Amino acid sequence: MFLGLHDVTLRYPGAAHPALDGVTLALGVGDIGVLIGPSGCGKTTLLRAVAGLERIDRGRITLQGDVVAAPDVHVPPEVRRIGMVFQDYALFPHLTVQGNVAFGLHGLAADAQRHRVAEVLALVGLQGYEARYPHELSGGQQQRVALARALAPRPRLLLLDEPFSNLDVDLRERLAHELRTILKAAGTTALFVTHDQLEAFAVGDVIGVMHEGRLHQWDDAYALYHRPATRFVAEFIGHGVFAPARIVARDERLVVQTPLGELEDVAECPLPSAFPDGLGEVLLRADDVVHDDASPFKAEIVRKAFRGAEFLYTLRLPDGQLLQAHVPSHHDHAIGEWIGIRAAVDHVVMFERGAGAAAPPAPVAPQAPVG
Ligand SMILES: Nc1ncnc2c1ncn2[C@@H]1O[C@H](COP(=O)(O)OP(=O)(O)OP(=O)(O)O)[C@@H](O)[C@H]1O
Repeated sequence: MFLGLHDVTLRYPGAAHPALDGVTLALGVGDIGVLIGPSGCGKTTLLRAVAGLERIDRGRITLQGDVVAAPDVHVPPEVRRIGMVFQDYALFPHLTVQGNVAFGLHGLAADAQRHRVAEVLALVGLQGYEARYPHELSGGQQQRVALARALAPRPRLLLLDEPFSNLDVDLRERLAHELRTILKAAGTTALFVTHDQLEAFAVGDVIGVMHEGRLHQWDDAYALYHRPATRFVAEFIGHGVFAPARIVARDERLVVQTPLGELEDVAECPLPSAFPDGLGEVLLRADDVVHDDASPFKAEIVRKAFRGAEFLYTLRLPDGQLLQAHVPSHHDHAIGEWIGIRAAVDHVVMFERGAGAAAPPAPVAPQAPVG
């Protein structure tokens, strides 16, 4: 483990709730961790605590096995050797790219500085830009200079706080992929904060979902999507809704009864005993609901959003239950129209009925008997 947080808790003076509440995570060497969550959930505070810009009230933070933060330990930021990139590029406007990138290389001789600057500029795809000033660069180029500047002194760990949020969507997505390539080429261990799921999936080896100061899950993208640990994670990652459901055992098989009929042969289905009377709420994601004219289940289109290759339809069943469905965009139906739909669920994700965002993790699956 390269970076470790154990039970890290931090409360700003006078605040009613802690900004970080018992956060535990581990990041391996060379890995990229991403923190996502709604505004105010504590992502920036977590980065600031790791950087040494905030003191923690409980728990500990370790870097390469050394405790750098605990209630009675506070290693100053400059000693931690951590690089940071923020959303405002914070380049020095009166310095050239060379001057900006060399800023943290004071200890090196002039020749060595020039060599290292050229090396990191090549890494971020800006070789030959040494003599330019920040105002002569695009936003994306400025942010790559900021990244080069942070990488130049070979930090032990790089922290990035929404570095692309001032850029337009297309550029953001491209830079997210580039960033991953650059960090992997440099072998840099990094912790990246974003509120954009696609960016998180594009950049991260491991992704943490935060809510109200708590880390709900620290896992890879596949697990977050298919095995969300809490209801909050299930709702936050991807589009979907919860619908009432009941798990029953029939002929030694597990069947999940839902408003879209019975789900059979589903992977990782909890046992009926996991819920009172087997009753719970099943997650039906937009990808799990398929448009099928032959299906006996009909739903009314109440909203639609064009997403290029597909529409995200919001649908209402006759009993009022709302669902969402991704439908290929050549199926252009009107609002108010009724269309046939069926469920195509691979993994059953179920929580207790009426459980709120703070609900505990779902029962551990799978226990389904082999049919
Ligand atoms: N210096 C501060 N003093 C007091 N409270 C603060 C301070 N900084 C942040 N907070 C509070 O701590 C909580 C976490 O804030 P933080 O900035 O870490 O959230 P965030 O997830 O990074 O949000 P965003 O995505 O909007 O940047 C919020 O309730 C915020 O209002």
